[in-house]
Amino acid sequence: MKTTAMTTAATHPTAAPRERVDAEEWPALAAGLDAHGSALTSRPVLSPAECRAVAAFYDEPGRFRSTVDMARHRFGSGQYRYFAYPVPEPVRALRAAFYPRLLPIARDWAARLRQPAPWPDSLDEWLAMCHDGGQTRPTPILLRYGAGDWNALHRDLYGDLVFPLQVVIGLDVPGDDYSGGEFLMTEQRPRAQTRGSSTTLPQGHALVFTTRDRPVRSARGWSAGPMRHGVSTVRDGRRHTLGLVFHDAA
Ligand SMILES: O=C(O)CCC(=O)C(=O)O
Ligand SMILES: [Fe+2]
Repeated sequence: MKTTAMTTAATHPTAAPRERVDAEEWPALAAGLDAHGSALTSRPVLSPAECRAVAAFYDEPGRFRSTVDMARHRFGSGQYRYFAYPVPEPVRALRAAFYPRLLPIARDWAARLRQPAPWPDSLDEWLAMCHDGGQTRPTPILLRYGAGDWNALHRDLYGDLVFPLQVVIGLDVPGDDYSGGEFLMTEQRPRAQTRGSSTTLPQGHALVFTTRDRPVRSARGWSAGPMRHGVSTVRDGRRHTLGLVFHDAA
């Protein structure tokens, strides 16, 4: 194996997605999230072959509960599909592995914002709470964008039960497989104009980002900074992403 592959998931072909998520430097990632409201993993959580395999699920309609035509809903242009339960591997494992890592950050943010933190220790317990509350439908999605496609700035809220952080994983090689298609975030500032940021998703890396609000330091302590996310227009090629939201949908 070439030494240049040392930092990629390919170095550990047998490592499970959970081990890769656990190997992340979580204090550094949490610091990035605190500073910017989003942060990329330092290493891939999926190998290139796993990325291709997940992207290929798109052509197996039986794995999905519904397909959304973004133009029809005026969400942008392109398509995405909601996985049906049982969600396939490695999607299930990644969702379960990220949840306990994001939980301390979610609780910390809620404490700063003086908001309730209703999230139990495991994803299974939290999903049971969602299901009891009428949010029974799975929210992991697979997105496919072709040239000219884009995703309007939005928030993935599906009911009263909300987990405040989510994950998107890039499945293609930016620059090779597609151009354009940057992940976008905006932060609405109180009594001021909106701030924007963009991130190019390296293949297999996960971007953790704010679902609704991030804590922003204010004169009186902390206030909620409303955030939205979307994707800029893909100029050429095809872009796939895996989106992991931790609350289920009504
Ligand atoms: O395709 C992307 O990069 C973002 C998709 C999205 O809106 C999400 O994962 O919630
Ligand atoms: Fe989204």
